[in-house]
Amino acid sequence: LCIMETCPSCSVTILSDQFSPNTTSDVAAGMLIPHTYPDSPINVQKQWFKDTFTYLFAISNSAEASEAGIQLVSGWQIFKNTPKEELPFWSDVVLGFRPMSEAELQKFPQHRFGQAFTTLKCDCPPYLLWLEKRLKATGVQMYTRKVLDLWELHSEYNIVVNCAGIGAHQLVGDEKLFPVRGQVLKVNAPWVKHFIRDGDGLTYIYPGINRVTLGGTREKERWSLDPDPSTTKDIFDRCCLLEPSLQGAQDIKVKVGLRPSRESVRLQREILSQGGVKLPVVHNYGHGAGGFAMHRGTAKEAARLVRECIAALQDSSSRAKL
Ligand SMILES: Cc1cc2nc3c(=O)[nH]c(=O)nc-3n(C[C@H](O)[C@H](O)[C@H](O)COP(=O)(O)OP(=O)(O)OC[C@H]3O[C@@H](n4cnc5c(N)ncnc54)[C@H](O)[C@@H]3O)c2cc1C
Ligand SMILES: O=C([O-])CC(=O)C(=O)O
Repeated sequence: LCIMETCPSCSVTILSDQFSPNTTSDVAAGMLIPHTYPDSPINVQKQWFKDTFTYLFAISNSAEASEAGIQLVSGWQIFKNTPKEELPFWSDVVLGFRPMSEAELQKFPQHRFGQAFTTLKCDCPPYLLWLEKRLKATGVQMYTRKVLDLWELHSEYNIVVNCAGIGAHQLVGDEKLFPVRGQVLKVNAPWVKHFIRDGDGLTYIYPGINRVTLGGTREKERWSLDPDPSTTKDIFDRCCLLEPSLQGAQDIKVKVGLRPSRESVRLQREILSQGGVKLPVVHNYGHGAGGFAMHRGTAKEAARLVRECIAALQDSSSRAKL
């Protein structure tokens, strides 16, 4: 979508071996609470988050909000001990960030410190469908196809944008990319309106427009997509400790996804070349646990890189004509 917005004369085709609802993005909780990428400058991460927050905030304030699955949600991030960083880099992007009051903390006897704020949440499958609808309306073609090697696309396309998520491990052999397996439960508990996140990042309760997401797990380098029943019970018990009313939750569905993790998002241009033929590639993958929190900001940057590739192609073709 960002490419179509920045370069409306481009013709864009999406190739993917899986579409919604069978992607990692369909599993995500879709909360806008950033995770830090150790190897990306904080000011850059803050800009990606700001761009994403601003974009989704506008949707949440529009009549599209419910179809797009976007809503504002208020709640608490709680800590057993005061964290080193009391003011995270994103604290002035979310709304109304403040320390929790004593009265709020009384709800969590095992925790001593907390942050209260309002952020945005995407219900991921409806949001992905909403994006797909907008893509189709701009004339973008979508085909189911597994790409084995980016080079196989050189005779059909001028520029390739690689957004393969964890699939980039195989597609471009990126050894720096690894899965962090996550299991979550999607439950019916419409009385839960506030989010609760344990600051250790393991346990969270995120109410969305339709369902509440209960999490979670972080298992580095584990590739299995099979739900683990003992983990399901463990997640449920941990969440009930924080919000005992969840004992009454109904219709529990279990989902597993592989976070495409890296020390930094790979957001860069590369020129592939074989026998004098060149194929410009823009990589945009490796969003780890923050693909929703950062998606619009990183997509805007990827679209800017595509524009640079177009300018370079135009430049070399006009030189060839001289
Ligand atoms: C349990 C869990 C909870 C999460 N919660 C949050 C959260 O609250 N907030 C947040 O910001 N993030 C969250 N995330 C992280 C988020 O899900 C990811 O960062 C994001 O989904 C990555 O998006 P992506 O588009 O890069 O990858 P994907 O959604 O995996 O999309 C990649 C696409 O590329 C296709 N593809 C891959 N390889 C090929 C190939 N060779 N040929 C053709 N097509 C290919 C795939 O089929 C897929 O359609 C969570 C993740 C998990 C697992
Ligand atoms: O940590 C969270 O709050 C949710 C999330 O992004 C994940 O599980 O990856």
